[in-house]
Amino acid sequence: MGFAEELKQECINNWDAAINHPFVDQLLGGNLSDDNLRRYLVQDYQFCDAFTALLGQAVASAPSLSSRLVFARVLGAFASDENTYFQDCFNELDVAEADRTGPALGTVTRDFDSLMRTALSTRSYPDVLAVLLVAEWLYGDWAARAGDPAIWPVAPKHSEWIRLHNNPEYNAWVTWLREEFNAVEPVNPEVRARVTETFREAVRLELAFFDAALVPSGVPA
Ligand SMILES: Cc1ncc(CO)c(N)n1
Repeated sequence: MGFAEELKQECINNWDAAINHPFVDQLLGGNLSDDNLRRYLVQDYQFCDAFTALLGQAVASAPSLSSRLVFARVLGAFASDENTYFQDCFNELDVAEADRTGPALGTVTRDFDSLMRTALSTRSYPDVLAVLLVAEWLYGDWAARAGDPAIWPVAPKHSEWIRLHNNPEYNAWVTWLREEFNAVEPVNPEVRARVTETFREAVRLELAFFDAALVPSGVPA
């Protein structure tokens, strides 16, 4: 078992709770309410800010041109495809300008943001990879539950969010991230403990992020 799989197994309860969350069930079933989708997307767009910065740090911290190029390509897709999805949904769901650019942040959004910015400030490749890997791998795992595209929900606000995390390029990116992470498994006990804790905390926050999307009081008025 590689380092990535080992860390996943250490927090398999939170991992499985996240990928089988009622939020995901409703999204896959096409019966997620617009209020819940809106609440989630408004917070997730703020998540995307630090996440994009983290991808930029990965470009900078990667040990080789070939690795930098992978992150650079993902950054490009994130800035186009993924951003377009958010803009389309914000328009369809009538999200006010202030909620697109500077909404009140939920507790979990703030905690995730600070976890990402802490990893960012280390500039250490394994630390940066730990957060990216959890975010992308866990999203790939819930999206894989969608199965055959023929049975996906019909509304693009639901199906596009699945497609963005369930397509051959995305799956290849997650596999690559996992191998990249395994290749820099820290031998230094302090770094190893820090990376392990970052991974674990990211999984906990992924679960809490879905919880917050279904609980209105998770976001301050
Ligand atoms: C909270 C969260 N985790 C992971 C992803 C996928 O990058 C996302 N968009 N939002």
